[in-house]
Amino acid sequence: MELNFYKYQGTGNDFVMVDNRQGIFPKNDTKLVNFLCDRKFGVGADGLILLEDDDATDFKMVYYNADGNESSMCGNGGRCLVAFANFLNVVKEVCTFIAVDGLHSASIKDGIVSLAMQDVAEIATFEGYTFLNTGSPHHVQLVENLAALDVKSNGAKLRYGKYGSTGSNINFVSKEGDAAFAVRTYERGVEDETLSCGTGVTAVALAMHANGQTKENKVALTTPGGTLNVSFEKNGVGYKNIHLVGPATQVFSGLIKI
Ligand SMILES: N[C@@H](CCC[C@H](N)C(=O)O)C(=O)O
Repeated sequence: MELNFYKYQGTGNDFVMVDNRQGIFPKNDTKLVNFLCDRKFGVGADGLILLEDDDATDFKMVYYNADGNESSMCGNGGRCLVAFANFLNVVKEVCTFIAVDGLHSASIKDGIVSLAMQDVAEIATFEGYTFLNTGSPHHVQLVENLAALDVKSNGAKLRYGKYGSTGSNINFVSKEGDAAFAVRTYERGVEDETLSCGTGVTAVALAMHANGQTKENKVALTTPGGTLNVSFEKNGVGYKNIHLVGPATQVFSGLIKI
């Protein structure tokens, strides 16, 4: 059998996209998702996303990490899926969709996608790091020499050591200006550094604001794959009206034997 796929990237976080409105994709086939995301044997990606019909919104997002397992929210994946839905003529410039963490609204113009994220009610600050959930769990830690850091081994140590079997994504951060931070992320489910993580940079922006590292409500986050912007409003001890903004691009499409 051959599967029709599309490949997208959002600041270098890349995804295999499948239009599953006909329900053709075997959703419990972990090995198949892992194969499609494999960079040597398959298409190659950090994750795979299904676009499905939904009764109450424009479409449904089903997200899998490269390891083949369905996981929590993917911010860059959500942005790329909006671009894919726009390409398929499922939506025009403004849309809503349902994902594993709830309802999202989004807009797309000139290849830039603005995605509304869930409100964040709780931010836990510890000695040397912050932990919060922006749709996916994130450890946020300021470091001295971000460029030289071995993100894979340091991230893996924290991901498995500190957070047990559920794990967490791990973000290493350096302050670059009043409202600018550089971020490198170790992603759970990819088990490596990715070029960018949308829920990760969202977590960094909120953590840096909560910890007094920035007073601004719009923050630029530079990842190895490009720059994203996150805007937000304080809401008691948490945050609301959180938007993740950046480019989302179709790279290629094709047919793969499965
Ligand atoms: N790349 C994503 C995060 C995807 C989910 C993550 N790997 C997890 O399992 O928690 C993003 O852009 O947010």
